[in-house]
Amino acid sequence: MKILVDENMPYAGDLFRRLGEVKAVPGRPIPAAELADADALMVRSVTKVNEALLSGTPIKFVGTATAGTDHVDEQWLQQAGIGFSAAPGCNAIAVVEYVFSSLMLLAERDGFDLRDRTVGIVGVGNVGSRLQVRLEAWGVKTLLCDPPRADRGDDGEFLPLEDLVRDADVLTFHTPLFKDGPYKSWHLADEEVISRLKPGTILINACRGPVVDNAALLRRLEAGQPLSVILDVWEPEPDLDVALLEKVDIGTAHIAGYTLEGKARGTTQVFEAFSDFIGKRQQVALDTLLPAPEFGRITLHGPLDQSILKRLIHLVYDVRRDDALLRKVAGIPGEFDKLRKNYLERREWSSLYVQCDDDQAATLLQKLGFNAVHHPIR
Ligand SMILES: NC(=O)C1=CN([C@@H]2O[C@H](COP(=O)(O)OP(=O)(O)OC[C@H]3O[C@@H](n4cnc5c(N)ncnc54)[C@H](O)[C@@H]3O)[C@@H](O)[C@H]2O)C=CC1
Ligand SMILES: O=C(O)C(=O)[C@H](O)COP(=O)(O)O
Repeated sequence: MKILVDENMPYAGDLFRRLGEVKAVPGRPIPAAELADADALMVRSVTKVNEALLSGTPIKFVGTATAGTDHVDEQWLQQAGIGFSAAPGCNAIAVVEYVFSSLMLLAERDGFDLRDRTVGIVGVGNVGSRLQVRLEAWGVKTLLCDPPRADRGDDGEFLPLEDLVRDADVLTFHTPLFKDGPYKSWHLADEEVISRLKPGTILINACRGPVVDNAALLRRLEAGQPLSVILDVWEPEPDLDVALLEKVDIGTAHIAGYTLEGKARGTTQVFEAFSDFIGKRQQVALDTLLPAPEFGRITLHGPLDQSILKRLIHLVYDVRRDDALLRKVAGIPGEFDKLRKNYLERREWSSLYVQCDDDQAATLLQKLGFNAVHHPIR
């Protein structure tokens, strides 16, 4: 059995080799000749998976090691009898930590306490709900918008987008990209929505570029609308508008989900799904794959305040490094994808063991996702 895997899928070789012959290939585009004799295809978000790619090939299963699935024509796969699995939630923690890293940066730069701000979360799924939990653990008020969940009658107070636009100081988007249908999210933040944002609002898009109308956003910023903007995703990718990048406060190359843990979870989730599909069910413990982190252990004296939390967060991951890397190469063909391919190792907060002599600091850090313990420190 021949299994094609995207070359940007850590641990894929080691895992899929247990099931067959593995060939690592570029994802944008997948070399058509490799598909001619392959049985399974494991992709990332850069590969459009549809009839044009797979018709006439022997592919029987497609896995995407991503949360988003807008690059996959699931309906066609189903009618073609091709098995499919995504990796829901695999990188949700990474995106949450990206958002925190960015907000802590702006809080320090602009001199505000995040706990005095209200954060509007649009899309309260794997990312949005984890973001809500961590923000609330830190004492930040959140407002939630998720029409599909509201329509399903899920617990929680779900508000219309207009309410978040009116009342939130931070508006952060975490929806899938739906180009049409009842929950269309294409240009959810269109020119009208953007123009209604309060002065000083922080606008974040870490889901899919076209959820925010990039041309309209640039027009509003050029017209002097006072916003802070954090964009991890762009319309279009990889050829983002450099003029927009120059106007945003933080701009990165679609890497919000790129922790080692997030990528490893993505790979293991599709590996487990494929092993199940072929009737050779296998499970993988994530910690058997991951190396020791660069910073493994730290001691913290006294209580936790925003400045200390900011330093802890940025010890594990400081978004400025990715912002600087993108600004250096933006506009040069091929460089956006190169940044993503050669992404520097990044870990999740849980990789940092924090020994605290303050009981409350330890409890709070645990709630925020650090591996914290309360222990007297000599
Ligand atoms: N920048 C990056 O590296 C990453 C980006 N993503 C993107 O973020 C999206 C969200 O990720 P997850 O939370 O894991 O997905 P998820 O599927 O768990 O949650 C999405 C939520 O959005 C809600 N939703 C759908 N349409 C909506 C609309 N029109 N308005 C408001 N809410 C709506 C859904 O009901 C659901 O609760 C993914 O679909 C993916 O496109 C995900 C991971 C990494
Ligand atoms: O999981 C998703 O959805 C994402 O957006 C991924 O983080 C994107 O990573 P690639 O699949 O494009 O490497």
